[in-house]
Amino acid sequence: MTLEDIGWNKTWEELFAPYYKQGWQPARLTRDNKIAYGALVGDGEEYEAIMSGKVYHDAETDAELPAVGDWVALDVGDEGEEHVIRARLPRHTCFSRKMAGKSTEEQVLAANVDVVVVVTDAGTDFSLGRMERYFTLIKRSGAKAVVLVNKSDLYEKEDNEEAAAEIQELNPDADVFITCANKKRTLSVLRQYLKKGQTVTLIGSSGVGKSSILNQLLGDEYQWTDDVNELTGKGRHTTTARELIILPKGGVLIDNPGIKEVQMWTDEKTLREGFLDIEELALQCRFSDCKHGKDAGCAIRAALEAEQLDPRRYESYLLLDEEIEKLRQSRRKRQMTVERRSKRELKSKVRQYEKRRDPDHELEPRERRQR
Ligand SMILES: Nc1nc2c(ncn2[C@@H]2O[C@H](COP(=O)(O)OP(=O)(O)OP(=O)(O)O)[C@@H](O)[C@H]2O)c(=O)[nH]1
Ligand SMILES: [Zn+2]
Repeated sequence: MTLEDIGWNKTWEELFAPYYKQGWQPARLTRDNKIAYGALVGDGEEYEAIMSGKVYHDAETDAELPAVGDWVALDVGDEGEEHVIRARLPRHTCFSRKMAGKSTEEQVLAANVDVVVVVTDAGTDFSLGRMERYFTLIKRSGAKAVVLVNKSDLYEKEDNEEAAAEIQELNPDADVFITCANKKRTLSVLRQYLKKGQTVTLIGSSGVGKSSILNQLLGDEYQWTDDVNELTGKGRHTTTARELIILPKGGVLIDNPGIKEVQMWTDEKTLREGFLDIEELALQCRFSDCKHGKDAGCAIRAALEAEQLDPRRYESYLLLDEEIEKLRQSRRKRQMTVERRSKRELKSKVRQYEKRRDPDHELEPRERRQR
């Protein structure tokens, strides 16, 4: 592995000049465990690194702290010493979300991502509203937007094409493709983005086929599930799990829990924005902590009394937080189903593997003797 394989180029090289003089090395961050980071250097070595006090104090917001995908200046310590991140290079792109409620708080999901691939389908998952949100996030990040209308085998050709056309109309800058994760050749369109040094991330609803697509890209050998790998005992969410992965045929892929939640978060926002008028009304209440009950000067009560606000809509608004919690729970439930399924699949793989090693494995003792 070289630095170029993971995205290093002339621009970074020039930016790094002052740090070379200090004897520091360029490194790309592969994971962020808040206290420690994984830092990958040119010879393929991955160090456990900590932030210097300066980097920490110079960051005015959390978003300025080092994040997965960032290029940093790494001060590699001698044996028994800490490895320290001395500086973070400016970001080429920044895929982030603004925290719900606190609109000023930004959470960086991945830095220096070149391409964000959104996976959807022409059926149950199709939503231009959600797609628009994704496009907003991607545009703000500075990355290229690519959309896969997946599961093409499940829908009529015309439906897939219509879905793709509508998405294309929403964003003429995006590249839109129709794919089927089970037909590997339909995924070859992704090759143009998965070039040496290019960094890609995949987003989209649960169940839309992201893992299936990844598995195709990674080849059969790679274990890509949330499960604990029964062969190595290592899960993706253990502290050692890497969030930045070098693909076997070139390209870098970033995936982490934050990126996985982008879909849930955009759905929550969509739900909330359906009630913007009521939130605006609430801002006009006399007291900022108005409970909209008997409080004096309540704008919502006034609107209800003046029949300017439909009481049923107001009721749904009151249930919004509950709705959102339901959304979260159903996602968690789905996640568990998915995990159980992949665990089953993994178990059967392990069984097949054992059978191959020991063909008599599942035969009855009597049959074994006869062989
Ligand atoms: N028919 C069909 N099924 C697909 C296709 N892509 C994925 N699937 C199936 O859809 C189900 C969900 O796919 P996943 O790859 O686990 O979906 P995901 O987006 O990774 O879901 P999460 O891990 O929950 O985020 C699996 O049973 C896949 O086999 C496709 O193109 N066609
Ligand atoms: Zn009120």
